[in-house]
Amino acid sequence: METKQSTEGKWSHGKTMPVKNVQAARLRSACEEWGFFQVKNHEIPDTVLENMRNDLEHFFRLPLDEKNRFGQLPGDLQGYGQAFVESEHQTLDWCDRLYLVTQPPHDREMRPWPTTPVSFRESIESYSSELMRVTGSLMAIIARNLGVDLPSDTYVSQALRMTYYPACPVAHDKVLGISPHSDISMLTLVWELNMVGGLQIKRQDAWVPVKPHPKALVVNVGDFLEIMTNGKYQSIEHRVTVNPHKERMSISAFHLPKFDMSVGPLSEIVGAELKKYKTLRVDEVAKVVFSSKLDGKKTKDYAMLRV
Ligand SMILES: O=C(O)CCC(=O)C(=O)O
Ligand SMILES: [Fe+2]
Repeated sequence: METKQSTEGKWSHGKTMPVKNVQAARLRSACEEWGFFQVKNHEIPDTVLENMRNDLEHFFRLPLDEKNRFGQLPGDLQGYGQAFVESEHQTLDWCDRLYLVTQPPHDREMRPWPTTPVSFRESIESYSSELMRVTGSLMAIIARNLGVDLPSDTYVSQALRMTYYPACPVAHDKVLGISPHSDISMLTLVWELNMVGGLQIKRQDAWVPVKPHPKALVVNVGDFLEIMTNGKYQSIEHRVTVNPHKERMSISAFHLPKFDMSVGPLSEIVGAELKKYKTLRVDEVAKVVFSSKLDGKKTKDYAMLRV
């Protein structure tokens, strides 16, 4: 289903398509025109999704002390952490998060991986592998559409950001679930796992709500894909609003190039045009972006990725 709506309060489904047999042409127009689409998740076994949902809900409901056993350490990005207040004037991000580097396996640091509930690590592992597989299929089609040979190095890293947005009864314009930003990734696959809305994408200067779909994952084009395509595909700016009555949970799976790789516009795509972006190491960019509050800035502008 495709609906284009750009007024507050209406829902957009963007483009929803099955992963198997994704039509290359539909994927191309979704990437070129929207920077956003939805893929059906029916290829991911129900048990993998159910286990992940149950364990994550269980984890977020644990007492704070228990969650803090897996808390972020100073200077580290991984683990459980709460949004914090830097100044009275900032827009608050109304959420708790668990952030973990999940792929490739040898890049994992296990300390912040929760052991309560006991099955959680296994659930994360299975969910992570399934999403890698789906991302691999999507990237293969994207590469074909672009007519480039994308080495698999460009999407071997994965990090999961699991977010809990409590209901916010005093919702006003100073509170957002997540401030506007674009993702520093090739593709981000978002699962709105308890079916509560709040995610909005920016399209033609308007915020368009994305309706959670029980059988779909939201896919965002990220900044690295924009950079590699020299702007042919644009990353999508998005934000999350708070809900006065309902809590919300989501998992964002960021797929990135290998951390020690340098990424810049691909010469096959740039051709005779001017390069619009710098070539930078992935881990350097990720460090700047993940350790800072973006607060309304597009990541690629923030990280000064433009030439
Ligand atoms: O919660 C969501 O739907 C999206 C979260 C998000 O944009 C992010 O984690 O980067
Ligand atoms: Fe995001």
